[in-house]
Amino acid sequence: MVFRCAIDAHWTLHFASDGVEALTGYRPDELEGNAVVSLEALIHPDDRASVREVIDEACRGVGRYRVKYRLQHRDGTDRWVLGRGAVVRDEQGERVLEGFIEDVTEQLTRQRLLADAELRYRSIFEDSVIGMFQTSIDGHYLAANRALADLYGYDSPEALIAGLSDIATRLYVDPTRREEFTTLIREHHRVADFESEVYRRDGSRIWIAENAHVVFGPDGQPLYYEGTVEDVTKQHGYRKQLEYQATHDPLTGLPNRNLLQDRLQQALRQAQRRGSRGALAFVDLDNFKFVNDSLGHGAGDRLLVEVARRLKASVRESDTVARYGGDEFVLILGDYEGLSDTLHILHRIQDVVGAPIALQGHQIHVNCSIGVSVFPDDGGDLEVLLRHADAAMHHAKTLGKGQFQFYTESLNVAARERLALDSALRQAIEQDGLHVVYQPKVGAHGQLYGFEALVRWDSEAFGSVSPARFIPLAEENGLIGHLTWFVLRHACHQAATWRAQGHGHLRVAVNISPSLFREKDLAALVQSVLDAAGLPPENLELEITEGMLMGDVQRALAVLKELKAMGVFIAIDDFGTGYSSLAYLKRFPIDILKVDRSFVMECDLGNEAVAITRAIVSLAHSLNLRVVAEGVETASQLAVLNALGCEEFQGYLFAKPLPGPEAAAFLDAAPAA
Ligand SMILES: Nc1nc2c(ncn2[C@@H]2O[C@@H]3COP(=O)(O)O[C@H]4[C@@H](O)[C@H](n5cnc6c(=O)[nH]c(N)nc65)O[C@@H]4COP(=O)(O)O[C@H]3[C@H]2O)c(=O)[nH]1
Repeated sequence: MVFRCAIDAHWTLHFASDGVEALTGYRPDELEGNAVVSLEALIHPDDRASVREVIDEACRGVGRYRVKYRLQHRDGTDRWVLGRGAVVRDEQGERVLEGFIEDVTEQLTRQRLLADAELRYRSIFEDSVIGMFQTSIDGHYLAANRALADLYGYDSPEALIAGLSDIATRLYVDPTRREEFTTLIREHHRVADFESEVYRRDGSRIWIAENAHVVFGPDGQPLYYEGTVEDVTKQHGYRKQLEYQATHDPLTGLPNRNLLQDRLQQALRQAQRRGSRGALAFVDLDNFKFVNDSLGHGAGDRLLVEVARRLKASVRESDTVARYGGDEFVLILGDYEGLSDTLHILHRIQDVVGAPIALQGHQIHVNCSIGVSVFPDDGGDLEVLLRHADAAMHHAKTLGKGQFQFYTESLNVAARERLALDSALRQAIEQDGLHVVYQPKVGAHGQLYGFEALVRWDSEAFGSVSPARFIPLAEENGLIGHLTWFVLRHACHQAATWRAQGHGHLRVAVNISPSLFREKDLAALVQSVLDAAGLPPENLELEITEGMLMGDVQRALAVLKELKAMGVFIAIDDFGTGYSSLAYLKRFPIDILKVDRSFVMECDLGNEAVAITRAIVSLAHSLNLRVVAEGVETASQLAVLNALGCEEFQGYLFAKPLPGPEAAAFLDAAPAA
């Protein structure tokens, strides 16, 4: 709006351009000469005094003014305007005001919004609990907030900006970190979760994660970096811990298989680079199982820890000692300097491992068998080298305890066969390729008391495989559970059939491996098989070996009592070959003792076997146990055993283990018990 007005009491308008209507709602002709709706009357009452002051001042002095104020519209609303004017003389020579009035409402609103926003963002920056910063491209702080000052241990953001003059050298523990930061930001214009270890003001260290980006100027040049910083010391600690757990054996603290893989790759690369050789040694403790079984898992664990310590102490710092499995360790001996060097280390390992270890007041001796593969000659990766070292170790075991053996091609063939046997057994168990035979247990006059169920495997590839060969394999590869439940199901079913045919007194005996015996719910599992077959528990006998009673004694006792309470009979198999003591026999709820075949075989030869057998029988009788002699092959053995007081006999003299139908025929022909 362009205007001219008198310099009178109310600034009466002489002229107003059309623009006045948009500003005030009045047409020019309504205002011109109007002493009531004057320019002053149009000004917001609150602004009138200040406007007058400015204009009066101009009239008295320089003659020009510039002032912001509100105009009141006819409709009651306000407009912010910028008034600019000058004192001029009109045609009559009178002093008048002439000028422009411009609507600046929008402009002012925008400015106010901007100021509000600035205020709000400033408080987000200042009050945030996350550390925030702006730094120059060359590594100096431009701004930092309170949280960042706290994080780095400074009293205030100003103290931080002054104190941390050079980020690269004063902040990061690893001085190359700043360079990595700037490289990343140069390439991607931002960094995300950039983790570094930094010094706090007092010299302590924390881990931080930075998220930052470049701020560019209008000309596209980078102005500064800005971003956030979080303290991730705790998370970093957890992650380190998890990494450690994923790569180390919790019991011994040795590297586990995962880390072994890494270390071997390093050793292989090094050997390649230097054109040198290294050795991978697979170490297996020979009598660990015995310690575990006889002294319990706690003692077994302590033994492993001690062996781990000794192994580590007998190799160089640069070599790796890893725990591979239960009682198996793998050593990587880098920088192999010829055969004699390695032999020297292997002898040393056997000496230190074989030295007595004090456990629960006993001096325990453990031997180890070692298999060695040499890299890169015997293989280029962990799997092959381990397989070869494992094959060599198995061969060492067959040579007797405490031996070591280097891998040769012929061992590989044997190992492959073992693997093939393993997978064939797996298949046989899955596809019902096993069957059960029954060997009668009779009295001195041929009366039948029951049968022992024995598993048989006729393999397409391997022919008829002896249980003495595949049972230990099943124990090793974890198939023993499936195998036992298979035999137990068949045996119970068979016994239930015989029972239904009027032979309610027969007992069927099933072998239970020591490892299974440690299952928590063994008794419940047996009960469920009995229920499924509809067989009363008194028709079932479980044969366990003495070793089983020597492990975790409390657990063994608890499980046995549970089985006994169910009404199942318990027999100790192969008695006399293990480590049983009278004390154990007295504590356990056992019904039957089976004299091992090795004594039976010689009991009629007049040597010490008969004395031992006599002692076993009288011991058993003093504990009210029934005695079964197994492996009776001749009439003279039978005569001696009968005279000694054995109640039951089992062996080829009476019958070999028989398939179901033949066992039924035997049953029909036997005299009544
Ligand atoms: N020389 C000779 N041998 C006789 C005579 N009478 C019986 N035998 C054999 O002696 C073994 C007796 O079984 P064991 O001591 O429990 O010894 C068993 C047992 O420890 C294990 N085994 C067999 N079947 C099973 C099973 O189903 N489960 C488990 N866990 N182990 C089983 O395998 C071992 C060997 O079993 P088998 O080869 O069936 O061998 C059987 C049987 O065939 C005899 O007069 N002379």
